[in-house]
Amino acid sequence: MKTIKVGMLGFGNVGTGTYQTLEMNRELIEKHVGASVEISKILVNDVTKPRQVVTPDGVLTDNVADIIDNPEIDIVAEVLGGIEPASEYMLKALNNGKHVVTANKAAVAANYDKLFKAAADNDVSLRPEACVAGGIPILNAITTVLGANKFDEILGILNGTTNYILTQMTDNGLDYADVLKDAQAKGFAEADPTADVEGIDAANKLSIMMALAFGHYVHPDDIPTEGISKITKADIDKATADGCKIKLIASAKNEDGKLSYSVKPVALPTDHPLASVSNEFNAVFVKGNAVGELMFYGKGAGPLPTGSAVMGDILMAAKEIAESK
Ligand SMILES: NC(=O)C1=CN([C@@H]2O[C@H](COP(=O)(O)OP(=O)(O)OC[C@H]3O[C@@H](n4cnc5c(N)ncnc54)[C@H](OP(=O)(O)O)[C@@H]3O)[C@@H](O)[C@H]2O)C=CC1
Ligand SMILES: N[C@@H](CC=O)C(=O)O
Repeated sequence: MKTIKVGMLGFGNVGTGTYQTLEMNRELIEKHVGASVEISKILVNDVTKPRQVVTPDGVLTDNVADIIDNPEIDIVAEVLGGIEPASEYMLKALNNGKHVVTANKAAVAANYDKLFKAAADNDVSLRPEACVAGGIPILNAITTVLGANKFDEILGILNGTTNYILTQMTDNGLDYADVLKDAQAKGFAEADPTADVEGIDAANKLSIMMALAFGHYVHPDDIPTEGISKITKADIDKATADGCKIKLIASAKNEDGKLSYSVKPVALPTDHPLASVSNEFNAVFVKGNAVGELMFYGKGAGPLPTGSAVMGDILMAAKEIAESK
């Protein structure tokens, strides 16, 4: 059986979850692909750091050229985080004819056109499923089985860390700073959690979703964005007294080509469908002109749910390669 080799950039929360997903479900993944799949090289900062998962000798490297310039590697999975050097590495990999899978919404939202153009120019795929809402397969749904729709609206809870913080503050009266630390320990938060709590991460995700659903790219800096860092216990208590729950809501509307969009905390009545989305769970509501209203729900952050999305995109790229040979 042919072996398709994957080079992974990053072996933190998501890289580890991706590796574990392949180890856990190798037999069924390889059956779907019709070839064996091997994560043969992984880029890290420090090859000597103790890891949760032990890899065979020679897999870890601190030299990115071992992956992006390696002719044996067909697919690059980028799970480093940050806009640079991640964007530069993805562009080099695409220009070297490799398929790229990524969970890095900051890089994709900042360099959307450049990355997709490089993929098209080199006749390879760029697969960003894990960038939006962790394990929820929203991007592949929009671009494949829902592709016959014109979308009018996207609305949702797109950040697991802030939803976890708001849920724990509301339901258990916990302190903002303590819950943020807990979200970091559970592998939900960004390396710099400012992106989570200030709404920047949700704006990055909304930018990617708008580009794919509406065919219109808006830079995340141009999305009016307010996070949850100023939400106090008094705000939470007032919302509770009013029969509401505060949620960080990302929303976009497309009214006859006129777009409106924002990320901001909203007090939702407790009987609103998004009010019962708790902890690291996300929910995404989309409205298409043929299908009508749809709601997607699942874990929006964490190593294994996100690893599932990264591995799903690797599986599809590997299948494309296996079928083309
Ligand atoms: N955590 C989550 O739930 C989700 C995260 N994402 C996205 O996935 C990506 C990864 O997140 P996460 O796994 O949490 O991040 P981590 O900080 O846990 O892991 C980052 C990994 O990348 C390596 N790394 C970072 N920069 C470099 C560099 N310049 N050169 C070499 N290695 C580098 C680190 O190496 P070392 O280990 O040696 O330090 C580490 O292994 C981010 O883009 C994030 O936004 C998307 C969805 C959910
Ligand atoms: N930090 C992000 C991780 C997933 O995208 C979040 O909390 O949602």
